[in-house]
This record gives sequence, C-alpha cells and structure tokens, in this order.
Amino acid sequence: MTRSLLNVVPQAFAKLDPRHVFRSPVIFVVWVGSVLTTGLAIKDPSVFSWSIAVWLWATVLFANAAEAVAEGRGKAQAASLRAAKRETMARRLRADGIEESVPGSDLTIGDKVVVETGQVIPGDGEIVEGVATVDESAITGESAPVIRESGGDRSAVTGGTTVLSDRIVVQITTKPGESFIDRMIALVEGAQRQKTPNEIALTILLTTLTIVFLVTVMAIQPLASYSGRTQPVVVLIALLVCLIPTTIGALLSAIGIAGMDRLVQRNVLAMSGRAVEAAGDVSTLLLDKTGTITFGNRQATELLGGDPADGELAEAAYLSSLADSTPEGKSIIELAHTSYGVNGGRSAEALGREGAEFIEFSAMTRMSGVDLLDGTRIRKGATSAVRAWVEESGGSMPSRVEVLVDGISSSGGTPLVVAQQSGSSQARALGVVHLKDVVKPGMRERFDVMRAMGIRTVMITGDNALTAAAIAKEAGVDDFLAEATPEDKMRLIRKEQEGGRLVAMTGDGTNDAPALAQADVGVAMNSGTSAAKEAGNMVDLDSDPTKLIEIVEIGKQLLITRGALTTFSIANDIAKYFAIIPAMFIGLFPGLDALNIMRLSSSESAMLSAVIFNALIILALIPLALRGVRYRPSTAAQMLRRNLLVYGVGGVIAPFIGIKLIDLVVSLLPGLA
Ligand SMILES: Nc1ncnc2c1ncn2[C@@H]1O[C@H](COP(=O)(O)OP(=O)(O)OP(=O)(O)O)[C@@H](O)[C@H]1O
Ligand SMILES: [K+]
Ligand SMILES: [Mg+2]
Repeated sequence: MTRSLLNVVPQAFAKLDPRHVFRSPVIFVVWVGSVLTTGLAIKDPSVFSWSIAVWLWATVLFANAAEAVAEGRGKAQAASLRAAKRETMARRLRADGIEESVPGSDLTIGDKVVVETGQVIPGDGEIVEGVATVDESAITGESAPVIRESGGDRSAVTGGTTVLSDRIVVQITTKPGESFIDRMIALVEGAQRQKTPNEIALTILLTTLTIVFLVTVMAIQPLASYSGRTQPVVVLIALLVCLIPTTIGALLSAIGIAGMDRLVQRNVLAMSGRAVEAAGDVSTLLLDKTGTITFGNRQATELLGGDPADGELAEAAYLSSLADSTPEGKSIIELAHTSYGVNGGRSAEALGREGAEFIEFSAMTRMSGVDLLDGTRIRKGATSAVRAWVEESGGSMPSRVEVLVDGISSSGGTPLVVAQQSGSSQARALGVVHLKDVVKPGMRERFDVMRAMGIRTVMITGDNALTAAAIAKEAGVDDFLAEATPEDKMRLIRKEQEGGRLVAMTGDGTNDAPALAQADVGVAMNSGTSAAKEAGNMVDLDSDPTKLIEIVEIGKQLLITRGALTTFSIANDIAKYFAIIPAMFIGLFPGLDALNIMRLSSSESAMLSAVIFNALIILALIPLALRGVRYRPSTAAQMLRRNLLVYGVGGVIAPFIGIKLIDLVVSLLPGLA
C-alpha cells in the first residue's frame, strides 16, 4: 500500500486541476479553502496559518491519491490486454471458397475466416464450422484450454485468443475497433466510468450537508463579532473543512472503482457501475438448469422402448439427429452408431441432396427432426411437444412410452420421445432417448449462502416438470419453473420486478437474450452467442454460471463499504464538532467550558489537530475503501445494524482519541502551546 501510494504522488498532484476536483463537490470546497488559506498565509504569515494551509492541501491530495491508487490496478490490466491486441493476418474465405490473406483490422462483420492450430483468432466471431480447443489466457488469464464448437451455446470466440488444435471457420461479428478486447480496455481503464445513480444520490446528500455547514459557519462570524471576538477567516475555513463529510467525499470514487476492479479480478466485466450496484440489491436469482446447475453436457446414454431386433428406434433417432448440431443431437448420433449398430457413414448434406428436409431444434418448438423424400417424417423432442405432434395425426402416446418418460424424468434425466409417421398414416411414438446430465458439485452449499443473504433462487428450464423437480431437489434451489419458453422466462422476470425486486440472471443462448436484457443484472457467458453478450450488462470470461453468486457478493460488499464509510464519515464530523467548537470559544462563553471535555492545549492547536486528523483519516481508510468492508453472508437488515454499531460508534470515538494524540504533538510547535 505504501509503495502504491508513493507511485501515485505525481497523479495526485495532476488531479489538483480544479476541473477534476469539481467532480466531488465536498473536496472542491476543501480545494477552494486551501487556495484561500494559502493566500491569507502569504499575506499574514504565521505558523498556524501555514500549517493549516499545508494540511488542507494534503487533504485534497489524499483524496486524489485514493482515486489514483484505485485506478492503478485497471491500468495494469489494460496494458496486458493491449499486448493481446497485436496485429494479425487473417485467412479470409472468399465467396468462391478460396482463401486470401488480409490484415485482421480489415475484417468486417460477416467475413468468414479460417483459423488453424497455433494461429491467433483475428477477430470476435462465431464458429460456423468445426470444433477446436482454444487458449483464452490472453483475455482470461486462465491457461486451461476451452472447447469451442459450431452450433449450440458454446460457439463464440474472441479475437486475440489462440487455437490450440484443429481447424475452425469463424464468422466475424464485430467491427474493427469495437471488438471485445477494445471494449474491455476502455472499461478497465475507466474511460467510460460514469457516476452511478446511487453515487449521484449520495453526492447530492453530501453536497447538501456541505451547504448546510457552509451557512452555519458563515453565521458564526456575526455572532462572534457581536460578542467582540471576530474569528480569523483561516479558523472558519478549518472549521468548515472539519465539519463537511470529507472522508466519504474523498473515498467515494475509489470505492466504486475498486468494486468494478474486484469483478475484473474475477474475470467478470461489468458494462456499467450501475449493474454492479444492482447486483448488491438483487433479491431473486434466476438460473438456467442445463449448463448452469448441471454441467450442460446432456449426453444420450440409452434408447428405451424400441424393439432392438428391428432397430427402428435407433435408426429414427439417428436420422432425426443427423443435422442436429446441439450437443444432445451429436451424442445421439454417436450412441446410435456405437451401441445400436446403426450405419454411421451417412451425412446430412448427402441426405439433403436426395431431398430430405431437416427441422432444426428450437427452444420454442422443443423438437427437431427430418422429413424424408419417401414421405417418412421423424420427430424427437420434449414429451409434450411430440405428444401434440402425434395426436395431430390422430395417433396417441402409448402408456408404455409414458412410463419410460416418467422413469427417466424422476431420476433427473431428460427424456426425448422419438416418433415417426409414414405417409398419411397415424404417427407412432417409437421410444425414448435418455439424456443424462449431472448436477455440478457444491451447488447446494452455494444456494444455502444465497438464502442466508436473503436471495431466492429459481431454476428455469425448458425441461419437463418431473425432471425439473428432481434436479431442483438435488441442487437445493428454492423454486423452479419447468417447460419454460423464452417468453415465460421474460414474464417471470417482469413479475418479480413488479414487486420492486431486482432480478439477476445468467444465460448463454440466443434464446436467453431477451431475458438477459430484461433482468437488472444479466450475466452472459463469454462462450455464449453474441446476442446473449450484447443483451446482458456483464460478461463472465470464465463462462461459469455460478459466478453470479460472487458477483452478488461483490455488489453487496460495494454497497456496504460505501454505507459503512459514509456512516463513519458523518459520525466523525459530529464528534469533531464537540472537539472544535468549545476550543474556539474558550473564554468567551464560560458555559462552553463544560463541553470542553478534551482539554486540548490551545484553541489554535485544537483547530490544527482536527484538520490534521481530518486529512490523515482519509489516508488511513484508503486500504479499507479498496479492499472493501469484510463481508459475511447476512440479510440487509442484519448488515445495517452491524455497520451502524461498528462504523457509527467507531466514527464518534476515533476523533476524540486521534485529535487528542495529535494535539500532544502539535502543541510542541512554537506558538501553538
Ligand atoms: N436437440 C434437441 N432436439 C430435440 N429436442 C430437444 C433437443 N434439445 C433439447 N430438447 C428438448 O427441448 C427441451 C427444451 O430445451 P431447452 O434447451 O430450451 O431447455 P433446457 O436446455 O432443457 O433448459 P435450460 O433452459 O435450463 O437450458 C428439452 O428439455 C428437451 O426435452
Ligand atoms: K470532515
Ligand atoms: Mg438450453
């Protein structure tokens, strides 16, 4: 801390520029006071007036230093990001399929580029072809490689990261200069930092207090002169500075910057300070089941209900998944081929050329499938969706299949019913695919922590109610919403918000985008689609959905740190009032002597000691402002009570001890005894 304080000395002086100081009205008043006192000290020099002038300047410098130290960490991060932004050559694919070499900065939205083993991805985009392991350490600092693949919710890649193996084709999604790394640099450097609504509200409160004290101090003069004891202007300025909330005024912006910075340390980029604050006030947390609570790698483990001899179910499951690029679809292809002997050499392209039409999976329809040239139609999907499809053709779901579905669901698995229709006959349900997914370890503990913070966790899933209930129970969430379409998610968020509650949500898919935008805190996974990243107000570089828990903790810590230091600051000022006023008017109003409990050496020594204490307390609290007040999971009310006790009472006592000690030293100065 001492080292970083010494490092920012030049910046602290640079920030003496009144245009900068003006951003904090309280510190601006101190700045004006410093200028006036310096002028008065030049005109009428004395140890006292010069000492006050020096310590008033120190007060402003300490405030500047607090901000500069907070900004320093982001600057270091920006430097390492710039290093990742080196110029690369891109292998652009022309429309005719021929590659050409162009500078990465020439790429525009929609361009397709080839990236192979060892090459740097030249821009942000989505993989449209292939699978690759990618080293994202340039942006995340995490060296473990990640898998990125076309189709599904893990298709996004970031410019500046490196392909470790295989070949992918990436479609560029951002303009040069607006890439993710560009935005990250601007963000960590604080270039776009604006005051949040809470900060503005607090600044207004502090400014009001400052004006009240200004008027009070000005009113002292006529009163004093009436009694024949005009106070020197330097004394009045010193009194004013001691009374206005300088501590919180000095530390406010550092607290905000440090909060954003704590998120960056955990690889979360908040697009606005407002989002960080909202995270601290969140009362409902919506979590996706698949990929958030579970590993999200739903794999087909068995095919149930078909007659193994004719292989009809396996063949239908295989055909309906040929063009299905979701992890579920790919795993069905694999299972049908390796465990059920389906001829695996066929491709969707070849079948398509023969006239087959593939129906892609969507979260709305919850089905995928294929219409073959011979009139055979195959569908696989959520039970309710396939049931509706079968019944449409006059068929019905056999109870045999329903039993299998319930069995899989109540074990927490996802059943996909496979059905087939030949020509215009009735559609038949052939059997069920069992998709298995595993609940991530440690979820229950995390949700217990959330509950202790007063936050309700709700799992939302497109899966059926039985599966949802089984997983919800295993993971320990408070509530769940099953068979949710993207619109249902939106509706749930709006409903929660109507009660004045703040809602946080994580997501990665394009179908999550509307909900991410609607939520007060929308955390998009960096691996997710660009639609999701655009919609949210935070991006998690590690793509870890449970990160939301840490985000909420950081938000809460930011809010309580600000609250605690505000309480401390105001309590401090009140205490100073009792230290200074009696000292100022000693001998004038004998009655005040009873209040003079501190027995300071002289009235001038008392004034100077208070000003010095007022400056030093800023310095002393910089580490706390940056680190944040210690945080234990508890409800807002418990936290408030604790803070009032610790920081309110502490704030009242500290000046009495501090000023007394400083007075013992200051009174040794000539003329101040
Ligand atoms: N590739 C697929 N083909 C056909 N049906 C699918 C496919 N993938 C999933 N389904 C069915 O569609 C349902 C909804 O899927 P969706 O991805 O919207 O939600 P989810 O992944 O189950 O839940 P979450 O919202 O937690 O991600 C699934 O529960 C499953 O029954
Ligand atoms: K003060
Ligand atoms: Mg999903």
